[in-house]
Parts: sequence; structure tokens; C-alpha cells
Amino acid sequence: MSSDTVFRIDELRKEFGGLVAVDDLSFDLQDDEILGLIGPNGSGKSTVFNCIMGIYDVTGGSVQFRDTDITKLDTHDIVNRGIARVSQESNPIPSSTVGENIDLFTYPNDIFSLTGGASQAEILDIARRFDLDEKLDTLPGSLPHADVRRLEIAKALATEPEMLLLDEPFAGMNQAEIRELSDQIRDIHAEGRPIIIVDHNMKGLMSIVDRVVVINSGQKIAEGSPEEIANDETVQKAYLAGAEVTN
Ligand SMILES: Nc1ncnc2c1ncn2[C@@H]1O[C@H](COP(=O)(O)OP(=O)(O)OP(=O)(O)O)[C@@H](O)[C@H]1O
Repeated sequence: MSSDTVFRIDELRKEFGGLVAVDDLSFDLQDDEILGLIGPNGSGKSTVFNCIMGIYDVTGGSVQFRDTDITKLDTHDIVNRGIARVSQESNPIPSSTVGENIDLFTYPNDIFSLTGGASQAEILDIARRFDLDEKLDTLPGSLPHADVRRLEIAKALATEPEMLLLDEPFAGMNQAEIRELSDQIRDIHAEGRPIIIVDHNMKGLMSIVDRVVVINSGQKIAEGSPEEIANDETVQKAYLAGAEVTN
């Protein structure tokens, strides 16, 4: 990998029985980038994230983070190496407060470790980035949807990741919430974290990404700047064939 390439998937393949969900897909991520990974429904985006995080065993190909092949590592090992992923689904612990939910993710996964855990000041600092600092004692069930999504990103950040994977961060948000979250994502990125974002909200996504990889049926069909992708006929055809794209 070149010195600026922080992450790469190479010929990644994932089959479910006879279905090829990810079809020999390759792309990389530079350490100063926000990369958009887009494609119609069912094109394989979440499966790519699941392969990267070690949630699925890959059928073929490799995933490289910095100088390490992480393809076969366990999920907790991948998180410990510095990759955090925010899923499409929010899953805070309902009986724990916002502060406790964040705190839980600051603990190291190694049960024999005697260090780790965050101070209240550190938890407050993470919460403040997502405007959750006034809601540290609130239970997740009482939060509006946008705050629950922000809590998921706060939890991911509590693991002190070097790189973030965000799966549909803008889903269910209104324009004002999308703008606010975009600023918060930019801030996280500006601290030196490369980010890959999957989202169907083109307006939200295109305004913060540096580069876009487009997949369809698990294969890369285009790659380029947001402007290049917006004008790419192959991409437009793939979306017209059945995608749900929101503005
Ligand atoms: N665990 C699984 N078992 C079997 N098939 C699966 C599994 N996970 C995903 N698939 C299939 O793999 C293909 C890619 O699905 P995936 O969820 O990765 O697409 P996506 O691009 O993330 O879709 P969306 O935008 O709707 O979230 C789909 O055909 C899906 O049905």
C-alpha cells in the first residue's frame, strides 16, 4: 500500500449459497478521505461492511488495514486495531442511560485488562460532540430518533477508532438534522480519521464525501468525485433500475 493508503479491500468476495453478494470488489481509502460507498438496494454495501468487521467470513479476497491483513481476524480484534462501525440498526441498551451506554464502549474487550474505562469528563466530552451532553442521564427510549443515531456514533467513537464505517447515518433524519450530523462527521474526520459512509441520501452523502465508489450486484460499476458520479450514465441506469434514492 502507498504511504497514504490506510485501508484496502482486494478482490473481496462473499457468497451466500448460490448468491454472490460481493463479487471480487476492490477499493482503497486514503488517510485524509471520506469515501462514499453507494449502490441500489441489495447491491452488497452492508455485506462489505460485515466482511470488513469480521462478522461474516469472506469467501475470497482480502482486507488490509495499515500494514496488517485483517481478513481473518475476530471482530473484537478488528475493533481493538482501530476500526469502528456504526450499523444501520441502533441498539443501545434500553435500561442504561446515554452516559452509561457510551461508557460501556470505552472498556477494553480484554476481560483481564485492569486499565480502561473512561472518566466522567471523557464521557461528557464524547457526548458534547453530538449534543448529547444535556442528556447523559436520559434513557435511550426517551430520545428522538436523530439523537439515538447520534448516540450510536458516540458509542463508536468511545472505542477510540482510527477509522470509521458509517452505515446509513442519515436514515430517518430531516434536512436540518442531516446538516448538523454532516458537520459532526466532518469534525470527527478533521481529527484525522478516515471514514467510509454508506447512505441512500445522495444530497447528504455527496456533500461530505471526497470520493465515491458505486457498486451494483456486488461489483464496482463506477468510482470518482461526487460530480463525476452524479453525471455517470452507468450509475444513473443502475439506480433507475430499482433504487430507492432520497434527497
Ligand atoms: N446473511 C445473509 N444471508 C443470505 N443472503 C444475504 C445475507 N445478507 C445479505 N444477503 C443478500 O446479499 C445481497 C446484498 O445485501 P446487502 O444487505 O449487503 O445489500 P445493501 O446494498 O446493503 O442493501 P440496502 O441498501 O438495502 O441496505 C442481497 O441480495 C441480500 O439479500
